[in-house]
Amino acid sequence: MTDADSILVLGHGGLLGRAVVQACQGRCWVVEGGRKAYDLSQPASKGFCHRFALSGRPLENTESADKRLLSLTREIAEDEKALETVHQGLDLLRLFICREKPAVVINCAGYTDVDKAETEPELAMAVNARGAATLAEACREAGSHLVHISTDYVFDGKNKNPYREGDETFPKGAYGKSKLKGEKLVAKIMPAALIVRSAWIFGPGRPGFVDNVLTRALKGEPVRVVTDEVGSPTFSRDLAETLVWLAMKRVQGLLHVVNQGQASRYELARQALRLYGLDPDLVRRAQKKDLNTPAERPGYSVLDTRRLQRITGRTMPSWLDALGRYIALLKEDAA
Ligand SMILES: NC(=O)C1=CN([C@@H]2O[C@H](COP(=O)(O)OP(=O)(O)OC[C@H]3O[C@@H](n4cnc5c(N)ncnc54)[C@H](OP(=O)(O)O)[C@@H]3O)[C@@H](O)[C@H]2O)C=CC1
Ligand SMILES: Cc1cn([C@H]2C[C@H](O)[C@@H](COP(=O)(O)OP(=O)(O)O[C@H]3O[C@@H](C)C(=O)[C@@H](O)[C@H]3O)O2)c(=O)[nH]c1=O
Repeated sequence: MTDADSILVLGHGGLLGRAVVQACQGRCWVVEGGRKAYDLSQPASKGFCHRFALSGRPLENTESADKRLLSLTREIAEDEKALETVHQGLDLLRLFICREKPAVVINCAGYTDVDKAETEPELAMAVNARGAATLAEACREAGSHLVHISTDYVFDGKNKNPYREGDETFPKGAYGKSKLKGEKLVAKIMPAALIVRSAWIFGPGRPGFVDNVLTRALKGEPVRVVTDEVGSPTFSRDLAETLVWLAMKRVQGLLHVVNQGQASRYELARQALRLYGLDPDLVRRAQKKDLNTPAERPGYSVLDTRRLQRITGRTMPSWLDALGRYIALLKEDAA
């Protein structure tokens, strides 16, 4: 690994993070403790990086990032004042970034429980907004390029056509509000950062919408699914590959990255069952008002990807093609 392409992936235990690690093909670093090693919800102390940032050392392939974090802890343990704050976790992450100066940090860590965020909006805000801001500060100080992930839920869903990057945002729920605040803070602190909005991610790892629907259908149970939410289903692996490409090119600004096409949740569920070889009619039509979920989601949040196409010169595969590849993986694992 050369310094020019060293990538630190945060949130590597999550749905997207694990796909990004895979897409990096051994070129990245992860902090193995994950949330235990750095908690984005914790406040960070001011000026910490400045006090402790040492001259940059080259990244050493053989050492895992958490070992390096441990040795940093020991080093700063001699400073009592530092010790008081270092347990907050986030300071240590900042220090790690300031010292190791990864070429790129891809932030896949975030608070993602859309319904629960309605009852703990402060925590969602702490992680998705303040935590992201602290990370941006560290990247700015270290000279690392930052790729930060945001969401289609920053929109209210009133559009009739796919949302472009510059369209007005108006999140409906606490999760979307926290993500929008994160976008704004990151862009202000580090205008050269890349903020990628994606949507409706499915893939191996944490069970999401597609997996939950399949689990029910595999038991032969009918599943009620909403027809009045239309969006851009996206395979974590396709997204991750594009993220790594964009990171290597140091693309900046705000960018929508999703698989091509659009679908309702209902259509997505039916196609998942069909591709799995199950009866799509197990999926029954429902409406948002029938489900009455704690969080209100946008009714229409399809993302326009023309800017992405211009930058990469490529088109993302369609969501149906992507879903087919994911279901093939699931079937392979089940066999
Ligand atoms: N899933 C989706 O459909 C979409 C997601 N996004 C965004 O993409 C990013 C990744 O999402 P996804 O992979 O689905 O999320 P997951 O919930 O699968 O993973 C989130 C990751 O963040 C970590 N994390 C959570 N809280 C904290 C914290 N306080 N401090 C440090 N780390 C924390 C988790 O750690 P642990 O493993 O310990 O839980 C996990 O590794 C998020 O920013 C999300 O908002 C955007 C659009 C769509
Ligand atoms: C599981 C299920 C959900 N639904 C509905 C509920 C809800 O309105 C919608 C989506 O539900 P979920 O809770 O599975 O998905 P949700 O957590 O809302 O997914 C979102 O996650 C965050 C992180 C994002 O950033 C978004 O892009 C989006 O992917 O589908 C059904 O109608 N039937 C079902 O069986």
